[in-house]
Amino acid sequence: MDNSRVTLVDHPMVQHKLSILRDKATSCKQFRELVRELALFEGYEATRDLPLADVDVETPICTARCKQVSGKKLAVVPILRAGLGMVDGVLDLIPAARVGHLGMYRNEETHEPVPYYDKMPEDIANRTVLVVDPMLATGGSIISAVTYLRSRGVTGEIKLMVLVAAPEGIDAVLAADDNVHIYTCAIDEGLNSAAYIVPGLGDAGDRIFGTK
Ligand SMILES: O=P(O)(O)OC[C@H]1O[C@H](OP(=O)(O)OP(=O)(O)O)[C@H](O)[C@@H]1O
Ligand SMILES: O=c1cc[nH]c(=O)[nH]1
Ligand SMILES: [Mg+2]
Repeated sequence: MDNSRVTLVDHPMVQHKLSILRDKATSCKQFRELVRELALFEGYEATRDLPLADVDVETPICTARCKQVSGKKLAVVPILRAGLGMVDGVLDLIPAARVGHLGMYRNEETHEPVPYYDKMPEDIANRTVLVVDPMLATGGSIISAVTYLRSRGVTGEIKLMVLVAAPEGIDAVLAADDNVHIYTCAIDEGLNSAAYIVPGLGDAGDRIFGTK
């Protein structure tokens, strides 16, 4: 694993919230709230390297030389469905970001992603993109998302925000594209025979939307 392209968000509050997220007794309502909160905390790390520009601000006392985020505008791209649970947390941090949707689900037998929807901001090629999806298991869904974004003209680093990742999925994603950076709150042991993350937290989409 190329550690320079993976950031483990190991802040104590993040790890505490993640432990509640993993608990099978956690309610749908609380699970949804935690996914949103964790996305905000992780977004803080994922935006740490955004460029700043000097600006002069008139305070009630005098002119202050301040800094504001500059450079390319941002787009948040959730992988439906589960990625939707992270969007509002990232938008709490970056309210002006645009949102592009990518729908895909995993085929239960092959574990390959099946795309079913896409709708991007028209200027997606000119934006810094943050892909959000709570789970990085085999990596197939995120690789498909990155391939799609490249086909839409997105150049430069794509930031991939997940909450739980499997080592084999991380390796597959890093091998598929040499300009992505993965942010995750946990790197778990691996995958089971159904390609679910172990210990993981189960099916994130079902737990966010209460569909099982
Ligand atoms: O790394 P992978 O092996 O591709 O697995 C991860 C994908 O699987 C889940 O989606 P799912 O297919 O359950 O769809 P859903 O979000 O609609 O529940 C998850 O939200 C990721 O998108
Ligand atoms: O563990 C997993 C793997 C894929 N998708 C999930 O929601 N959970
Ligand atoms: Mg699911």
